[in-house]
Amino acid sequence: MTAQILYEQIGRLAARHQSTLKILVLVTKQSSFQAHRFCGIRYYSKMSVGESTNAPLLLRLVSEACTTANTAGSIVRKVLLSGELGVVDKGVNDLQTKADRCAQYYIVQRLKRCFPKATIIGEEGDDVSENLEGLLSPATTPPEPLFPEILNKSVPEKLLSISEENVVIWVDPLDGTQEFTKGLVGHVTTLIGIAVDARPVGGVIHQPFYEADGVKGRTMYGIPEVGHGGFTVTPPPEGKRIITTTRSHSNQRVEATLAALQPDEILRVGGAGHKAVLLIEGRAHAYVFASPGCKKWDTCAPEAVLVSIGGILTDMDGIPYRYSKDVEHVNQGGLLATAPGVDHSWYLKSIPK
Ligand SMILES: Nc1ncnc2c1ncn2[C@@H]1O[C@H](COP(=O)(O)O)[C@@H](O)[C@H]1OP(=O)(O)O
Ligand SMILES: [Mg+2]
Ligand SMILES: [Mg+2]
Ligand SMILES: [Mg+2]
Repeated sequence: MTAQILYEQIGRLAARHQSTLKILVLVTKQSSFQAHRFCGIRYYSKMSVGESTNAPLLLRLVSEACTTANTAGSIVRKVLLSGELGVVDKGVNDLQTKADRCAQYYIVQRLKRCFPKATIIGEEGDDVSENLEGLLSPATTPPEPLFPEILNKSVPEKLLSISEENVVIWVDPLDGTQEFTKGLVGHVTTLIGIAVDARPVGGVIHQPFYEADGVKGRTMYGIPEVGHGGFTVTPPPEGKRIITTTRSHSNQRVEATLAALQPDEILRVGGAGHKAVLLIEGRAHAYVFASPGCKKWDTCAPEAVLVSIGGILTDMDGIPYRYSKDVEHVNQGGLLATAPGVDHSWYLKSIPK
């Protein structure tokens, strides 16, 4: 019996007979399957990659983050379809919806189960607890890793000795909330950044509403010095300067900085993850935001993905951000990110003090 057939039969049995749970657990201990309750819902899956392979920790983290972000994206879509967004304002111009809360609850619970010794910091705080009934199903939690190739990548010596206790995972369950509430769903991403020794070592950017060939959602990952996947790097057009910046959090300083850089075009879009995607795909040369506002969960994953393809992300003085667990959450020094091949130092020189 192949693993897939066994999986499907377990799923069917489970649906028919509530009482088979104990027997199934015994079966699954011998194969790589497990039956478990997740957030009050019982379902059956293969051991997640966080638990089941001998691949280096860094690769298991990124692999698990990809699959987790992908499922979180389907939760975001389902909440939108339900039409009940449950919007609250956490401060000034700082929205949170039921989709932010549900996606964060799912991501944090799942990563905690796979990597219990890592520190996980989510934008929506530690108190989020949501009922995911109706938002999760075996179909949205596929048993196989999303990118099986990740687990076979070779990792430099210095990244082989990472211990789980030293890992900090920065979670932005829904980046671009402001735009999400306005129906601009193309600006939304789910971000999972992985840091060790205060620096990003892996990142996942998932776009829940991207659609190609009938497949919903796109997941992109980057592991500096190891590799990237889920997208094709495209250089931005030569002889032009296209800058992307905030759509909903601008101020005088942001505008004065943009004016000083004399761009040919300004793309005002929502979300830090979305703007990083514009750099990755060559639609902008630089992401410039001369103001506090973004937090560590906004920039950890984008920085890892950008660095994995030769891009750079710093504050407005060129200083890299640090991502240790006790760091201040707000990126006080603003944000300057450049696409691969773009001269980061030119922007640093040209930004007025
Ligand atoms: N003033 C702010 N208050 C709250 N969040 C902010 C602020 N500025 C930026 N952000 C976060 O950084 C992201 C990128 O900023 P912008 O879209 O303005 O370019 C936002 O989508 C938001 O993340 P989130 O949507 O996850 O709360
Ligand atoms: Mg927010
Ligand atoms: Mg965000
Ligand atoms: Mg968010």
